[in-house]
Amino acid sequence: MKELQHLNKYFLKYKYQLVIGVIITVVSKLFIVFVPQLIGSTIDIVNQQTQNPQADIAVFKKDLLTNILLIVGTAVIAGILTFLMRQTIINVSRYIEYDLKNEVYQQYQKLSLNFYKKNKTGDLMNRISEDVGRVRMYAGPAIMYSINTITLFFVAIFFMYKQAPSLTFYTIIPLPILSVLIYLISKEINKRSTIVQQYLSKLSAFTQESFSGIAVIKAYGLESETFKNFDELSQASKEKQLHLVRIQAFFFPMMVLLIGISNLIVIYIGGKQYIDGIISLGTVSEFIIYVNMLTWPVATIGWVTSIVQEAEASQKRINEFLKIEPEIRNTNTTPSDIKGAIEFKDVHFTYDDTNIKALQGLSFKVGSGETLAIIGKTGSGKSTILDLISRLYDVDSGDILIDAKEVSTLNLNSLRNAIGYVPQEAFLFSDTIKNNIKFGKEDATDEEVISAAKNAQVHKNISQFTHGYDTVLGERGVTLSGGQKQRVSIARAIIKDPKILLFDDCLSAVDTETEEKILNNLNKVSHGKTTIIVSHRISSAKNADHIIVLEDGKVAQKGTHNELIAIDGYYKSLYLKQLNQKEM
Ligand SMILES: Nc1ncnc2c1ncn2[C@@H]1O[C@H](COP(=O)(O)OP(=O)(O)OP(=O)(O)O)[C@@H](O)[C@H]1O
Repeated sequence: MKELQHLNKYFLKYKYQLVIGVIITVVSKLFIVFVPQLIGSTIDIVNQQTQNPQADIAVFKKDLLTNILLIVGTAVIAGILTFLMRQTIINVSRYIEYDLKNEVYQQYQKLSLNFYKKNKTGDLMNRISEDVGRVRMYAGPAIMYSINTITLFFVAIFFMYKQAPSLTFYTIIPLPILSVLIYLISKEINKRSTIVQQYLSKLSAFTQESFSGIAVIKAYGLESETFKNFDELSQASKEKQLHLVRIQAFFFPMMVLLIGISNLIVIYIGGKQYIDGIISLGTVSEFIIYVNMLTWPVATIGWVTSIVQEAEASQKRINEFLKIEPEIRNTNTTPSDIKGAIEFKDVHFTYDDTNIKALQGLSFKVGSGETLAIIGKTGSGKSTILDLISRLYDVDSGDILIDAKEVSTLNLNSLRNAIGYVPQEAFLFSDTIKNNIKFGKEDATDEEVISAAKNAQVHKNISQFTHGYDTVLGERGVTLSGGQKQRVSIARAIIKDPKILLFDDCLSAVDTETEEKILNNLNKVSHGKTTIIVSHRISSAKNADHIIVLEDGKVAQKGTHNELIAIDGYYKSLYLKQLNQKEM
């Protein structure tokens, strides 16, 4: 139960609803146990009347009617209270589920990119949905059924004992056996359903990936191969399901058997005691009802125990993630005013997981409002530079200064708000084009959206769609071409109107003519903003105030376009190569 203590803060938050829920549960059980007593006394009234037919029929009818009305009234009140019990305790469990999901989600958002590299998306999803769901079973049903059982058990046993002590003793003998058996079955059910869940996860991950890569599957004619793999997985999943169903099928027969045995004991011993004149016929009937009434709550002890064990295991998995300290932390709570001058001083950076030294003593400087272009072979560390400016990672050694201040001392929100970042692979959400652009500025007007799209040279394309800016993009933005996606992504960064614009090779999928138009527009919109353009094309770099050529995480060449084409080196050779391609 150590892990589940994490939920105590939520129980405290909803203490009033919980206390009311507990009171309602107790009162509803008090009403419920009255019903068998009333039925018992009704049977006794009928029994007396049949044994003594001369008795006043009017009195008999009156007593009978009173009892019937009391039974109906008590059952109605107990029903209403049971409804309220669920409305309080189960509602609290839903509130806790909601709070816990939010807590986990917020923690996920705080965690750095490294965390996401180390953990699979499926696992992250499972902890926020499946595991939180299991914990809810503890916060709601487990607590409700426990209170239910304890109250019912004590109140019923109290009344039973008052009526017939020895019969009570014999009647409850099978109940602990029932509870232990249910516990064992529930544990096995949980074990098997976890395996079923794992197979379902595998199956959905496989299906999702197949449909995401459907173009590749079709192009390579791999449909039958893929189906074979799906079929094997599906077959295994079916077998696990059947294995689960087999044990589930034991559950109810087991209960029916034990209820039957308890009933037999009541009828046999109760019958004997009736014949001996120790108890009345009404008491025997009353006991039969009590036994049936107690069976389910007692069975739930076993069920609840396994729910609590499951919840403990799930909360442990949730706590593992909640306890992780984000690697990138905001060290400054006061907002920072960012102008945009950037300087790297002897920066070294290694990716933990691959141990690749992406930057090895990198130094460069770009003033506020200036443009820097970064050119370099693939894998030379260009994207890493942009990630470090946004503080998606922290450096191993050296300094990154923004406006002459160490980047780690700046307010993280201010820093990221001051940056408009266009990644190498444009990511668009399954939403309208308009909302995808507005992601950069939530309160942007339609005019601002259109203007950003015009500057990114994508307005014309969008206007041609039947629904224009309201076109809903599929998962991964499948309805747009690569170049269109890149341009929507550029519009998203432009609309933000940030102090720093970072473009990571984001014009690679557009033709050179469109590239030129976009660059001209960017020239206008990036006025006064520090702009860093990572590219493989000289055409994107040539107008920049500064150009650096990166090689193995270090600056190999730096200067302006004219300076760099005047000297031999990577830049000049790339320039000549691309010039030739253009002429061809
Ligand atoms: N997330 C990561 N985890 C581990 N290693 C990485 C990661 N990202 C990049 N690397 C490695 O770091 C080195 C620099 O990568 P980076 O993406 O900065 O290069 P790049 O110059 O932007 O390349 P490209 O032009 O292909 O985009 C590469 O060797 C790459 O394999």
